[in-house]
Amino acid sequence: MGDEDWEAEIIKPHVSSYVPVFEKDRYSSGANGDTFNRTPASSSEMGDGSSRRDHFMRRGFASGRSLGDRDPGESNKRENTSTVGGFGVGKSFGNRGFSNNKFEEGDSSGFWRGFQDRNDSEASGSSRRGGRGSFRGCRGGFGLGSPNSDYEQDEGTQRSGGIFGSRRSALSGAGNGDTFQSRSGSGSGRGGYKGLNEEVITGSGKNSWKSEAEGGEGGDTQGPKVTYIPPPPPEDEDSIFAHYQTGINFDKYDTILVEVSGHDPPPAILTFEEANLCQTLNNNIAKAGYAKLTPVQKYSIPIIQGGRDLMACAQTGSGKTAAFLLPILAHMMRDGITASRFKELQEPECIIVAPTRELINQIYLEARKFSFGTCVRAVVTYGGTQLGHSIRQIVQGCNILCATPGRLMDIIGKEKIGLRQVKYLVLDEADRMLDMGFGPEMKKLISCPGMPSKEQRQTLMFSATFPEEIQRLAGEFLKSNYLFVAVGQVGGACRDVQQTVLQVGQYSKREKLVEILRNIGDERTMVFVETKKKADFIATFLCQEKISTTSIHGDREQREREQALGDFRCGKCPVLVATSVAARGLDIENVQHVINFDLPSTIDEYVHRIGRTGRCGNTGRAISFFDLESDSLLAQPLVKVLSDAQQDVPAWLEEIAFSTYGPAFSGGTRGNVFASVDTRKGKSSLNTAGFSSSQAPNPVDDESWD
Ligand SMILES: Nc1ncnc2c1ncn2[C@@H]1O[C@H](COP(=O)(O)OP(=O)(O)OP(=O)(O)O)[C@@H](O)[C@H]1O
Repeated sequence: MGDEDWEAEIIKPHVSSYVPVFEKDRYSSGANGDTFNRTPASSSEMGDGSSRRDHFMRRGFASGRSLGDRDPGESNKRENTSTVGGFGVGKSFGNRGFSNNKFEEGDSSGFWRGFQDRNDSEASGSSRRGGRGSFRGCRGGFGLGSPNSDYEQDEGTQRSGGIFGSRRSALSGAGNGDTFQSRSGSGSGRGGYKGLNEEVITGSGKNSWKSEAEGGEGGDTQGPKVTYIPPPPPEDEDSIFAHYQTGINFDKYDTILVEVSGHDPPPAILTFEEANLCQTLNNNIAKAGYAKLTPVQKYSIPIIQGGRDLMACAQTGSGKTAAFLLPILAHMMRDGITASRFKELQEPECIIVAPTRELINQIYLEARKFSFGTCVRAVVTYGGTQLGHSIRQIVQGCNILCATPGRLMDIIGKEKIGLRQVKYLVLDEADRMLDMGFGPEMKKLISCPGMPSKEQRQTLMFSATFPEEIQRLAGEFLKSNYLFVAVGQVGGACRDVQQTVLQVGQYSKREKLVEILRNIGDERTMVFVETKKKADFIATFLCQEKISTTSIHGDREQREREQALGDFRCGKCPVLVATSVAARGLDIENVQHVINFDLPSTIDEYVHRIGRTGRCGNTGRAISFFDLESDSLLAQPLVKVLSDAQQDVPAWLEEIAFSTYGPAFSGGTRGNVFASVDTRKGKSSLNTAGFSSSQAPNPVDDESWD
């Protein structure tokens, strides 16, 4: 039974699974789920010492060398991007996972059934709990502002016609409610898309645009009204500028090779002063704790300031967000913007899109931080929250709109946002934004009435991974003379993450997970699994094992997702079980460990997942369970990623990689493609700042989407 079938099992599609916080002391320790007592945890309940586990003893599970053993000159050994060669190409493979897991079925079905029953019967109880902050955790209360009935009338049932009046039915067959997404799905068209996990759409296969990660916020059919209003972020300066410290490897960023390709790139800058930003921005940068530019910032800031389009690829956690926000804000300050004022139709100068709600909220908070004390007003809107609330925020003034794609199109359709003034269009996690899940929606966005043509706007794309075929698609969005910045190897893993791959069969995974988590102690750990149901299941299981755990995935209500993230951020629940909805972009302080309980089916996804640790020069560890039965097609790209990041490669993994016949040797398949450099071959030009190296990329055949 594949993932599709698991989706179909969900009985009440619009009701979130109800597993907000797994508090180990609040359940009875019976062998199955019938005795499981789900108790929404409050801060005080979770704040006792009960979550303490044995301290991490650094033994056993990590076969790789310790971070301290790393060769200090390793960055000098970096191979040129052109050496990617025949690796990094694997086949997408579906039908893995939980449902095929005899072990899980045999040993846990009673547990699971009991657990599921409770989900179904108690799901509505979630609305009784208070909302929590999504960022920097630990704040209580939500809600604000009286509802504006004008806006709310439009929600939930009948979408406004507007310019997109008929788009839903055309795109997805059955429409989708503003607040409802059928999760029963048709089962069609999902298999080949696996690995992008829950952000993939139900319903209409590859042509469907709708994201489960987005929660199905846009659409025309009936569904329960979304009433969730996220708590406003704290307004005090300390909170706005709260940040964590750069790590011991921050300075090593300077040794990473950077390649800039495209015609006539401006030279990189070496310091913030060289960027000539206004005083307010400089103050904000200092208050944010930024003393030194990261490589992607050194290159991207002058390129954006020079008015060029940009596709930038740099490792996870290396400061891509500021790389686009700072020059955009600098331009806005220089050119002058329309000061925020109430208007029914707002015309932002900048639109930023990102694939998940939590990520776009994080970007918004960064935008708010850097624009602090200026007249630039940033607003965020994302699915799973009350549309009327978003609109009320927007109409008060909006220079920078941060949005998830579905919600953005809804707001445009409601004619609350006009596009005529758009000067900057930013696609964060751009490869994800352009793939089959979001690509159609992005195309609609750029062909919306009023949207300036690509010649008239500046389009900026950022990601840590950029498969070649996505680069080619991106051409439609970018001016032909766009610049491509590759910091290190495109799609390469962050070297500050010590990667360990363990051979663990399905039947042993849970035991191994518990062993590792007990050794880790209270250090913050993200555990990635492949399906939403499995996320709930594993989180519940860990709770039974007295390990304080919460979970985040696309079947949870937004309130629950934000609460889970808040509890994880503030350390109340040091373990977060997540699907790939949390794989990209999330910047959470002190995540020391990532565990791939299930490996993803694409290597890019792996790179993003492990990038939740080892950020901003800090070190981290990633442990992946490699199941011979289901993961062998990932062996080749995994060996490539490990060796490029100068990690130990287990001999057994190498053996599998070389014995597995895979598309690595036949041109590649979507998903595991490892882009080497700018796909516009032969146009490479070295930048002048002394960091670069260049080599003509190997030609790679065009691939079709199918
Ligand atoms: N120049 C800098 N000095 C100090 N800290 C920085 C600097 N640039 C960024 N940071 C911090 O580094 C962290 C990671 O930055 P960011 O989230 O932008 O990374 P990213 O490259 O977008 O990662 P991902 O690929 O995972 O999305 C953030 O906490 C950010 O505030």
